[in-house]
Amino acid sequence: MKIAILAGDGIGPEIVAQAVRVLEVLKSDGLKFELEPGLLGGCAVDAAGEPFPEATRRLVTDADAAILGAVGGPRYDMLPRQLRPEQGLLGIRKMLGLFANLRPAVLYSELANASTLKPEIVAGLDILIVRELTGDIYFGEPRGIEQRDGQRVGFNTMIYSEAEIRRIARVAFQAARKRNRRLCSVDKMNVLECTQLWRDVVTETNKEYPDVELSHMLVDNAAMQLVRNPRQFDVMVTGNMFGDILSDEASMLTGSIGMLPSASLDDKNKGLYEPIHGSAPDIAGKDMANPLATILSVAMMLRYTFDQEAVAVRIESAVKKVLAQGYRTEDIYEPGMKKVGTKGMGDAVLANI
Ligand SMILES: NC(=O)c1ccc[n+]([C@@H]2O[C@H](COP(=O)([O-])OP(=O)(O)OC[C@H]3O[C@@H](n4cnc5c(N)ncnc54)[C@H](O)[C@@H]3O)[C@@H](O)[C@H]2O)c1
Ligand SMILES: CC(C)[C@H](C(=O)O)[C@@H](O)C(=O)O
Ligand SMILES: [Mg+2]
Repeated sequence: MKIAILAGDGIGPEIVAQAVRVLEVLKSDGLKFELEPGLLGGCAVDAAGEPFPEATRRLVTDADAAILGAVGGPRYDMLPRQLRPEQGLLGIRKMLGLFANLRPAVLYSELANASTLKPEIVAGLDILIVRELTGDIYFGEPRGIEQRDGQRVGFNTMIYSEAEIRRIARVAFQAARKRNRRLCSVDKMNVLECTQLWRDVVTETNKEYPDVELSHMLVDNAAMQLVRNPRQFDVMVTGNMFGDILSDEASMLTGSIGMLPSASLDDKNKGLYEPIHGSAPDIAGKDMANPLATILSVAMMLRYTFDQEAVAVRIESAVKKVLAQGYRTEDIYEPGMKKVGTKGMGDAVLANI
């Protein structure tokens, strides 16, 4: 087993360091894998002049899985678009065909008071957001900014083929089958043809999974329902852009965006595993970032790519124990708890694993 370690930018190296410590403990306990570091994002631009250099392309192609911290930062926002760190992340997703992005929003009961919502609204929360990751307006052509009639216009193309919709719908129906058998598909079919097709194809795919109860919701309503009554959802499936937005929103139900891991999978469960948050330039280098989303992403990697459910549960149990013991990074801190930094949280997880 080879795992590529892509620390990235901002808080990326700090949080990935804690995930690597967890992996090293598992290795000393007999799990067999090799870790190989690589450059992706702004650090790759600095070192190699491009966000997804050839050496990283080779590394992730050879590896069975990759762990990513985050990419990006204000320093790179003025670069030509193709040289920006985010293009590295989009490039790796596209090149490896990682079309299925699983983003579980689970509230650890110890954090019920850390959420900005009332504890009784979020208690018991366990939602899986299935986000399509290699299509939609993110990749659609034509796109650009150009002169028309004496002024600049900007344009992008929202596009999905039925094959793309069907394969992500199948992933979502299969996930729902392993949970509470309820799937809510989120679209904007009242305005956008692309998402009318989305709704039609998801409805057709339901025939293959008649045991799963399918509902549909418009994205604006879904954003509202997520904060009104989030526990109505079991699995949600949606396109690339809506999924990006709704998953950041859902993360706050769990206490912090620093709690949400993710798996980006191809059709053979090869995967890229990363927290859903970004490089958090405002707290980078301050030993303040919450590393739990990254550590929980390691658990997802063991579950989905390496089929090591017991080890995944071991990591998740360690996180639960650490929270029960009162350890909190700044983002989930409440008075009376033990405030720790990024490394201190890593220490606490290692002590409980
Ligand atoms: N997957 C990725 O690599 C990824 C994802 C999102 C954004 N980005 C990039 O990150 C940069 C910053 O974007 P942004 O500020 O919009 O979003 P962000 O997720 O980086 O940060 C948003 C807010 O959440 C906080 N936060 C994020 N992760 C945290 C953690 N682990 N612990 C504690 N607090 C945390 C930040 O401090 C900030 O206040 C941009 O360049 C963006 O393109 C990358
Ligand atoms: C950095 C950006 C390209 C990325 C996305 O929009 O997919 C991020 O926000 C995410 O959620 O992984
Ligand atoms: Mg995002």
